[in-house]
Amino acid sequence: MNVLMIVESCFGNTAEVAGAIAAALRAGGAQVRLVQADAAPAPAGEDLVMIGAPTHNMGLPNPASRSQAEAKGARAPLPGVGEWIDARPRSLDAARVVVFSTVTGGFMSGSASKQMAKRLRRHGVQEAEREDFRVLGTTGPLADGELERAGRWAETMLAAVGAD
Ligand SMILES: Cc1cc2nc3c(=O)[nH]c(=O)nc-3n(C[C@H](O)[C@H](O)[C@H](O)COP(=O)(O)O)c2cc1C
Repeated sequence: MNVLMIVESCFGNTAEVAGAIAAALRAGGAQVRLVQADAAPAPAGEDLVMIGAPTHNMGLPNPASRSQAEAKGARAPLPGVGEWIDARPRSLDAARVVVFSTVTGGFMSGSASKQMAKRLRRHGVQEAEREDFRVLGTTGPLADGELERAGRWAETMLAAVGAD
């Protein structure tokens, strides 16, 4: 199985989740290309495309929210995953697409993965799955057990693609 994983991360937490997912996929025999959103290529025939982002203001990062993150010490390179989705490579149609995000959680936290799914559907792409992982505050860290949960989630993906 070949996987393209595109991640945007301001404080490193979503990147950590992406790393755990990639490690579990590789342990299961997958070839994984993990790239930052600002260097993301178009899909090139991969079986699975995974897109990850932090939740900002209940949805996807945008230029204003990235500036807010930078004011708190983050590195927020452009473009991010929202811009990548809006550019919508045609080759995305052929892949199974899975989205994930990090959230602080709680009442009205919103979710970047939910907004990514909506945006993909607007572009005619239906996501196969989406998931959120909890951080304990704006800069992190991830809540206990989330990296392990990310690894277990990745294992279900190996099974799903294998079964297709
Ligand atoms: C500008 C800004 C707005 C945010 N808004 C939300 C929000 O609406 N809901 C939420 O759950 N987390 C929110 N957060 C916290 C992010 O979820 C958290 O910073 C992110 O998950 C950390 O991931 P990263 O290290 O990959 O950037 C916000 C963070 C920033 C910087």
